[in-house]
Amino acid sequence: MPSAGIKICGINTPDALEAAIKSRAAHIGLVFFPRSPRAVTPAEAAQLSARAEGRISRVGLFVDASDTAIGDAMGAARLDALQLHGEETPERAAQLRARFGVSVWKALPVATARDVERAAAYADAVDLILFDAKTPKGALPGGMGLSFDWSLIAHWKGPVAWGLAGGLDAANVAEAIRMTGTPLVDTSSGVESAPGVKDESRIAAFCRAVREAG
Ligand SMILES: O=C(O)c1ccccc1NCC(=O)[C@H](O)[C@H](O)COP(=O)(O)O
Repeated sequence: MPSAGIKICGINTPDALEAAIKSRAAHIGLVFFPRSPRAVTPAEAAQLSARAEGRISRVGLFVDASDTAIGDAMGAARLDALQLHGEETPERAAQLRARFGVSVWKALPVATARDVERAAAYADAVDLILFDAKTPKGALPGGMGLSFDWSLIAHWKGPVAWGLAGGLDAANVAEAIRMTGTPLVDTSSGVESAPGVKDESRIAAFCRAVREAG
């Protein structure tokens, strides 16, 4: 079995970007959500994106954003994919995919089996479902270092590509892959030394752990 693909989310400095590339991650996440400690402006994203071009895929993360906000980010950062991390419906996801012509990922917050079942409704509207932990009301909708019961998505055989996020770090990612068989893992706070501060050695250790998991 090939090792799981890796996305390092919340990249906000050139050093963190280079660490993700050096460790052979497949994707970086650029967070366009002002409340996040990892948020980048379109101008900052443009610089990071230019440096990343052709070296790693760039996923822009949005929370119930307007077409204008997404268009500004797309124009600045030439994103390869949009990750929708709010309450976006399948119809909204399909509309964004048609409008911007890039892959669309939908993050689904999971606490129960019913949350996992929601994925089916997005099958025709998105390119990938990212199962992530449900966060407390009023908190950030992601990037909180919280995990969920991985048995809920163990060897998920849904109608669309998928990945796992939420509380993953170098110490637990091998177990997460073993339990779920996920083809993609996504981490943010698990490779930070403080909220919003990526740690190059933790990025390297995470990617190494994913590859060692096989
Ligand atoms: O990272 C953020 O600050 C963020 C803010 C708002 C919505 C989503 C956010 N992150 C989404 C991600 O893709 C994270 O990688 C994912 O939630 C996992 O985060 P973590 O549990 O910290 O690894």
